[in-house]
Amino acid sequence: MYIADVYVNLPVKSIAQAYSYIIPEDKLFLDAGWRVVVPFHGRATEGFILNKYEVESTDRPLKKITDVLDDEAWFPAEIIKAASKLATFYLCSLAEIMRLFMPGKSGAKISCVYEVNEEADSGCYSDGTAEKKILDFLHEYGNASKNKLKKLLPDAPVESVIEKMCRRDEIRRIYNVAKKSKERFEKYICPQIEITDTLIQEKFKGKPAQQKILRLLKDCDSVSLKYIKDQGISSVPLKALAEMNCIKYIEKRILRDSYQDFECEKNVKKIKLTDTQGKIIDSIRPHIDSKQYFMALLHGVTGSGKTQVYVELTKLARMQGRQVIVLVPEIALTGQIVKVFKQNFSEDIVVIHSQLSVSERNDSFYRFRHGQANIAIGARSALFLTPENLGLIIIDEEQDPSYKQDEAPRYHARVVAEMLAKAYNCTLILGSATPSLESYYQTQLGKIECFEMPERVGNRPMPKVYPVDMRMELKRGNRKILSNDMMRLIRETIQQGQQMILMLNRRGFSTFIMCRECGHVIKCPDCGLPMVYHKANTLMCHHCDTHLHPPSICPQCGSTYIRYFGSGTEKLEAELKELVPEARVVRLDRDTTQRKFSQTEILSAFSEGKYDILLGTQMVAKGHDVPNVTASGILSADAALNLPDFRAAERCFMLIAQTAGRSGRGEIPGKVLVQCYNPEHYAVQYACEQNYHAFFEHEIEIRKALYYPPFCRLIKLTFVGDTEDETRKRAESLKDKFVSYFSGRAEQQIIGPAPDTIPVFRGRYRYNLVIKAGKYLDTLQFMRENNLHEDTNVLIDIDPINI
Ligand SMILES: Nc1ncnc2c1ncn2[C@@H]1O[C@H](COP(=O)(O)OP(=O)(O)OP(=O)(O)O)[C@@H](O)[C@H]1O
Ligand SMILES: [Zn+2]
Repeated sequence: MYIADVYVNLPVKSIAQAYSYIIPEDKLFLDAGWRVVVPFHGRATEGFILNKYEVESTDRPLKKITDVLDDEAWFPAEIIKAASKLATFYLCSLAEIMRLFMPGKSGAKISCVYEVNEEADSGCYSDGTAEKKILDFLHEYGNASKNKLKKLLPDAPVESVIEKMCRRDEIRRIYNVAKKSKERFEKYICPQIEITDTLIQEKFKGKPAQQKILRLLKDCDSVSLKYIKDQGISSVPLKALAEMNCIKYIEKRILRDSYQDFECEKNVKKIKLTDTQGKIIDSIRPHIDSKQYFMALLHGVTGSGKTQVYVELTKLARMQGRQVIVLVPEIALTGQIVKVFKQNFSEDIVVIHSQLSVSERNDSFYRFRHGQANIAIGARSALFLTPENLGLIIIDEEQDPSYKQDEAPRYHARVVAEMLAKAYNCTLILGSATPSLESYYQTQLGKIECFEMPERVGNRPMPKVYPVDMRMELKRGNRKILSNDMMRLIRETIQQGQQMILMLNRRGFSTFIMCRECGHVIKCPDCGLPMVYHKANTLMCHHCDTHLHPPSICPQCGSTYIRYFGSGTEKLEAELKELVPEARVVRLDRDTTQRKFSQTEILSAFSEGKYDILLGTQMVAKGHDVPNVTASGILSADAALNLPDFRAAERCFMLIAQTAGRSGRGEIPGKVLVQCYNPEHYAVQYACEQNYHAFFEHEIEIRKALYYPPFCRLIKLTFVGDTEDETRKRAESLKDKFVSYFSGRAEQQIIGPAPDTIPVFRGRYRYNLVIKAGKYLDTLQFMRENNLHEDTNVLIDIDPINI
């Protein structure tokens, strides 16, 4: 007999293990990777098979697998291997990781109804009892759900009555398993005989409609019914042909792809690779051909032509018949790369974006799984496809924070990609103009190879970047968001018919609201963060999206001296309209891009020259390539420096360098102004020089001195509890254990406990401990021994983005 070890698809920390089930005789085809339905704690539950083995007999009281979800194994062996490693690394249950590889987190919708067991003796209930009413109802209607029975007997304890009757076997639970994704099929006809011209003319003489159908079918395998109907042919001749067995009806699965509307011109000009591009491709080619794991970082300045390198590497992998995943931070913002890939590979692409429905996602999975499309482009979720034969993963803008998922499991796409690349024996390429300190440090240690692209394509100069000291501006009496120099640059650029990008990394109008009388700041009732004023006369919490009406008097002291401070993109837009009314301005931030594809629309309108200025949050800083953009402006460039975060300088540097890099990509050199209060800060200075290496050398010394990543790994543990005291004490107690466990080991440190940035969320207190782990494996061991992986009141964040 065959046994399968099955992981149930419930992200519950306490059941993080596999359970054994018997594979029934009629389902012996089942194997590792299949999705099945199993009885689990009295319920039908979805699960996946980890492995299968044969035994002579078993005296364990094992249950049987009851149902199968798909026509094939959902998870290839490589995915199971990578997922197991990830579960260990992120200290979470395997189910949590495996769920990432299923659109909608599960494959089945399981519902339960009750039926009478006709063989049982249930004649003992007298009229009027709940039991009797339930039996009568089930007899009359065949079956009913629990909810229906509750409606039937609103005053009875239906739940416990049903429970009792099930135990006595008087009624039974019947589970209905429905697949979650609605696959769509279209009807086709295909020929069952060999169709020749003579056959059409002789045998079907005098039957023009049938002749027409046969002519359509003569040179192809199948024709859709819809097409036949569009030709004005009715169903009568079709029926006649089917009855004569000349044709048969079949169904084909239709695969939806809502990105297909974004087709673009196919006839691209042939690109001659630059020397640098050619050399890099030649160096990576043997690794792709060798089908061994290989990882490299492509460090190329903005506009150095990294995209073309990605395209060439993709061609190499495709020549080997292998599949490719290309990750970008946000698909709509990096439409550029999709466009270039579509031009090169047209039909071979699936685009995975956040606005796909579960069914569309399932269709994309299916196409990629079956090699109908072999290149997937998307945000981090595109990593969770289930390819047969993956040969290359590319992560563009690898430093982007959107690669970190901020809900459990809190994975980083770079880590997942590395595990997948190892499992599939494939090549992993990280690309960026401003790599994360972590990745660049790895290249310095020689752990991953580094390829440099120090110059722009065609020897175009890097833009000239100048800081503008806003303290001087204030002294001169200018209290506006835009400095005089910035105003001049805007006017000059527009007059010359060129375009400009303005970045202010805060959305909304005013960034906080304070009472001048008592100093009270209006905060979100849910998470305690300051509310941001938006022009539509609402206050919004940017953390949890709570909306409020702005108060006209201070809720604390009743005074009317309520003032609005700080500036966001809405205010900048208003100021621009007032100061430069002739400019055509378009704003790009979360608020202007709620609708499906609106980001793409704004960006294409801008690149077609319908606007002079694109202003927005960091969204305007990502990979856009518009040759007519000759100037960029960065406002409050160093605001990020004031945040209490060890990555503040790195973020500030990257934001300036990336935004600056959007300008001067065409014939005309770019000019960039950086408004800030700290022009002497090294992050601002090196960003203005666009000197990544100098910034890296400076920053890495600081990280080393303060013992921060990449010299250690951070782990944030958030303790959640009902009272402040109890929550803090739990954190303190774990800290004590940590200190004694690692007594005297300098490379294992722990900070805290301290209240979270959001100290109370939805009524629950939050305290953080931050571990600085020099030896991650030892720390994992410590966390496991203290059962943190099973504790639902501790949130674990490995490599947190914010601490
Ligand atoms: N070999 C080449 N010959 C001519 N033009 C090229 C070549 N390679 C790339 N380009 C062009 O150079 C421009 C910049 O390339 P690309 O957008 O790939 O830069 P990038 O390195 O990705 O920059 P960023 O980091 O700013 O996104 C593009 O317009 C691209 O078409
Ligand atoms: Zn909130």
